[in-house]
Amino acid sequence: MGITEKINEIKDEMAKTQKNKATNYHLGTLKAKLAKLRSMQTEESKGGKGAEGEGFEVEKLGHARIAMIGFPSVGKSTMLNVLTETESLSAAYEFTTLTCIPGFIYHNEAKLQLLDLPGIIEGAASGKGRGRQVIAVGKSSDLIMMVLDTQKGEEQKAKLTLELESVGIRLNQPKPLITVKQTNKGGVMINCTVKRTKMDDKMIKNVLAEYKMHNAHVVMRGDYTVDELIDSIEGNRHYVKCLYVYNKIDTVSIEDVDQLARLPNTTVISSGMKLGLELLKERIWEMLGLVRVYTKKKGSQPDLSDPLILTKGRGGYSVKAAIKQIHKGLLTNFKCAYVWGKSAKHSPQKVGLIHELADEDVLQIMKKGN
Ligand SMILES: Nc1nc2c(ncn2[C@@H]2O[C@H](COP(=O)(O)OP(=O)(O)OP(=O)(O)O)[C@@H](O)[C@H]2O)c(=O)[nH]1
Ligand SMILES: [K+]
Ligand SMILES: [Mg+2]
Repeated sequence: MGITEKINEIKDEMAKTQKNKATNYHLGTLKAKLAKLRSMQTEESKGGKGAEGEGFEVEKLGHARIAMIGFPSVGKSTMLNVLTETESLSAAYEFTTLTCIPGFIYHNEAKLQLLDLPGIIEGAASGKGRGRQVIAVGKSSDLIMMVLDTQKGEEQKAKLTLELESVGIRLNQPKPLITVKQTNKGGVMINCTVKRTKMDDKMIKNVLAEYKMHNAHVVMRGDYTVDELIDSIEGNRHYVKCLYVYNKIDTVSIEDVDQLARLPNTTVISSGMKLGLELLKERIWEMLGLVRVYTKKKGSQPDLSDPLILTKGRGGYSVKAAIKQIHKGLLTNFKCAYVWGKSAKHSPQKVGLIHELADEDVLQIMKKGN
């Protein structure tokens, strides 16, 4: 039996098993078995196709990367056309877009790479169509925009989420603070810093046993689920922010639009009618968590036209990260810095390299010897 058949067999068994206290442990073990098989499947596909199976080889440019993922004909290419200078063919038939097409959104002096991608379908993750490649691009992005068709039901969101989850992408979830260290003897030791309500000792031991870990030290800094435990053991998960974008709001009633707009991490637009695009860019900015820092020289006004753009993923928000962007050599001559703005306790605040800057701060760097 191949891996895919084994996966389907376990999925069937999980679907058949009623959720209750008695079956809980069995379900936990099945989840671990499924995770193991999926890892094997991912490894297998890597070995078979090599690097070409991974994404579309589009260079990462700009301050952040945003990938549009959605079913066919939800309006991804139309969005690229109205948000960037780049043209991507849009049409009423499915699978109009066959490759990855990058464009740039310019917002708040930052340059954001927006990727138009082929539509994906159910089963994309297990190798149907270009789905695998599309999903690989999702992993390399700072933000996934899940593009949804307002006319279609809520299940499109659940289906896409499942596809992404099955290859290890976790949307809008914090990385669980769990460590599992294998030991030589002493059985499974569990320490948890908070009251556990979602997993008992037996559940944890069952899952570890599935990974042949009979002696281990587990430390959990939160009340985590069995899925989060498995994620920690498997490793290699991608924790990515996701903005849900409902497109084609021109096709439904105001009441329906209003309801959708209230959902968390959600924004509503019509690319066709160019509605909601400014708000969309604001939401993208918020979720990317980019920080603009204006630099100034002693005795002059800050330069407001050309800020440094700091990102959480690529270097962080520290004064050190800001200086590195200006010129690495500056670090050796660094004496101190003055900061005006939201991150400063008083204005200006004298700070060192580890000070964390906030959006729209002004930074003045003092060099040794002056
Ligand atoms: N009514 C309406 N139609 C739209 C809107 N945005 C896109 N469309 C239409 O939806 C159809 C599909 O648009 P595309 O931009 O090609 O969709 P896509 O998601 O890129 O499709 P694939 O590349 O095939 O996956 C086209 O006929 C568009 O004109 C919108 O906001 N409102
Ligand atoms: K289309
Ligand atoms: Mg398209």
